[in-house]
Amino acid sequence: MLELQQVSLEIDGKSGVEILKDINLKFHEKKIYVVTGPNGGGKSSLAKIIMGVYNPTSGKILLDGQEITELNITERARRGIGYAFQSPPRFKGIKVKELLKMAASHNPDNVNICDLLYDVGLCAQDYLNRDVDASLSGGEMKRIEIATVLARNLKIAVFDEPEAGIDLWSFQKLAETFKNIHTKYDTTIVIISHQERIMELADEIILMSNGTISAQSERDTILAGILNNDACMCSTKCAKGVGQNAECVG
Ligand SMILES: Nc1ncnc2c1ncn2[C@@H]1O[C@H](COP(=O)(O)OP(=O)(O)OP(=O)(O)O)[C@@H](O)[C@H]1O
Repeated sequence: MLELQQVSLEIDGKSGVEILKDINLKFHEKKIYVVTGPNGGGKSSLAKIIMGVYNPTSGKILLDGQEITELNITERARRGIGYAFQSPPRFKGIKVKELLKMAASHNPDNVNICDLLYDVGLCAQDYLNRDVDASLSGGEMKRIEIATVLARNLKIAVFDEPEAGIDLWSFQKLAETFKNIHTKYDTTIVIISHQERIMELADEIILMSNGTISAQSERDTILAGILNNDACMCSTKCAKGVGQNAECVG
């Protein structure tokens, strides 16, 4: 469905330094992918490349076989690629129901905003008329943002560290929410996360380090590698399995 072919990225101001190097990835319909790996490994940059925030320096991006490499964020959104922020934006003077109606505006007859709230674990009666402002907790805001992503009926939705800024209790609920939407919606979900609980939701886990894919496989294989102390997450193959870093050398 979405395919990255030999995608590389150099950022202005870091000219000559590739922050993504020769990435080859295929994302299939209705699957959950979790992208994980050490800080600075390139996960958010990969998300931004998929979204169209950045265009690759070289390589190709295909959606359903059509090249979208040069399309910007708005054009990709029109084709069904969407993004949820690390810290969701809050809007002054807008109610939850208005935000969801706006998100569903291209498809108003097929989206029931009460069902959407239910799907993300919020009671419509309690939340439809709440203001989208600081009165909502981090966990509530995150759920409402996920509801807006669902309302858009996307082909592929990218969530960058959805666990950021929410407490443990809300986090458990958030993981359940992803599980529920995976069974009910066809949207392919790409989640950037460091959390084992989120990785457990994945069909496939993608490990990134030093701007490359150091491993990609079905969940249990990769999780076993990550949870094994001997495994590391760097790009160069070594005797310890997944890769090699400073601690592995020697
Ligand atoms: N706009 C930019 N300008 C310069 N360097 C950048 C830019 N965006 C990312 N980088 C660099 O690219 C590398 C990868 O960053 P990225 O944010 O993709 O990593 P990450 O894996 O998401 O990290 P984290 O887990 O800390 O969020 C880092 O070294 C970062 O400093």
